[in-house]
Amino acid sequence: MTLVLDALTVSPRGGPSLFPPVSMTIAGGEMAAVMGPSGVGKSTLLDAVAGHLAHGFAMQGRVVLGGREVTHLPPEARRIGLMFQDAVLFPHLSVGDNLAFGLARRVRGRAARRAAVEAALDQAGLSGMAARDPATLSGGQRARAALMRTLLAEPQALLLDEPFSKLDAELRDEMRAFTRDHVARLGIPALLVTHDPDDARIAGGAVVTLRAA
Ligand SMILES: Nc1ncnc2c1ncn2[C@@H]1O[C@H](COP(=O)(O)OP(=O)(O)OP(=O)(O)O)[C@@H](O)[C@H]1O
Repeated sequence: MTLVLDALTVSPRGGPSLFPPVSMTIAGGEMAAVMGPSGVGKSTLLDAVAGHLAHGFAMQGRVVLGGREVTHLPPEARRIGLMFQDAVLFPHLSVGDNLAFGLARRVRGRAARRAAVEAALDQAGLSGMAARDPATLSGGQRARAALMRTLLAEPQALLLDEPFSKLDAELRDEMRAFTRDHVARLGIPALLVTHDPDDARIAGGAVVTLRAA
């Protein structure tokens, strides 16, 4: 599964492009990074890839995922997972129900759904914590649970918008490795927006720096 951005740029309707067109190919299992100054349009680029572009923005270029052009498909038909800086678990749901919320519709039946959630909890080092209230988890446990919720939807690509920036240094290292390992295990392309050169370096893939057009 490869993600291709082909001459992609965004512009406020009627205005000039925010940044020069970006072209990049991200292979399955690879984690690429987008850097650039604040306000240049990094988050907006991810929105365009996911199909969530805010009203008032237009996109130029193409997005191709696994050989299929998805440029004009609605977000739900693209099967692209998103994780943000403040990805939080729903406070009124148990940890297990939070993960089940992300679960792909394909997984049918109570037993199958419960088994999928248990497997994800195991992978996140959260075995036996399904019934816990999210507020009782540590920051690292919450971050891992939030990533697993996104991955349980079986996305074909993963977009991450500064997912590590609010974590302290030790947790940040742990989440970088955790995220990179899962991207490699699933063989999906990932694109990470970050201000932190260490994130980009540790991601290990191509690094694109946006500059204002
Ligand atoms: N919903 C919106 N409506 C109008 N303008 C917006 C909207 N969202 C973002 N913008 C503007 O689009 C430009 C790009 O914003 P964006 O958030 O993509 O930048 P960024 O590079 O991710 O910034 P940062 O690093 O600070 O998060 C900015 O000038 C911003 O003010």
